[in-house]
Amino acid sequence: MENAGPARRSILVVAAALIDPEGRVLVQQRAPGKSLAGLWEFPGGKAEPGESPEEALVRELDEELGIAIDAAALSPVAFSTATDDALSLVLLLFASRVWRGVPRPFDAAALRWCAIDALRRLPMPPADVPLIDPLAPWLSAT
Ligand SMILES: Nc1nc2c([nH]c(=O)n2[C@@H]2O[C@H](COP(=O)(O)OP(=O)(O)OP(=O)(O)O)[C@@H](O)[C@H]2O)c(=O)[nH]1
Repeated sequence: MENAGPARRSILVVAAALIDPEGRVLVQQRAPGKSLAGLWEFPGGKAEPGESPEEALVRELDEELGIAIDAAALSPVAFSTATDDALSLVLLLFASRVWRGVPRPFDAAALRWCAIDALRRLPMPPADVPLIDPLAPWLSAT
């Protein structure tokens, strides 16, 4: 059947809100030379064909931060979308308070733990902005 839709690429992106006992969330700064360089984002990346969203996020967190996390520890928080002429992006945000290892910036320019007020002031990619309000109730100390 003919594809009558626009000539866009569709990507599924999965990202993690890792939350520490003080109710802060980990964000990473996109490295120079990348698209959206300098903006702060949640660790994660594109799901590969055939991967479940949770499998993709477990892989990305290992690659980007060197931490181990169980797929079962990932709770859905919210999704967002961003569309332009070239790309239709769907971003799924999961939260977790449990992982093994200490996050290190293997892929990012910097890592930062942020309380909700600091998170709201950070420059983030457009797709991340609608995720902040749904994430806010998760960011209270336990
Ligand atoms: N990991 C992550 N990616 C995000 C977020 N928000 C957002 O728009 N994205 C976009 O989702 C895509 C994730 O791709 P990726 O992590 O596998 O690849 P990448 O950084 O090398 O991106 P690039 O291919 O645009 O250079 C990027 O286009 C990135 O800009 C976010 O909070 N976390």
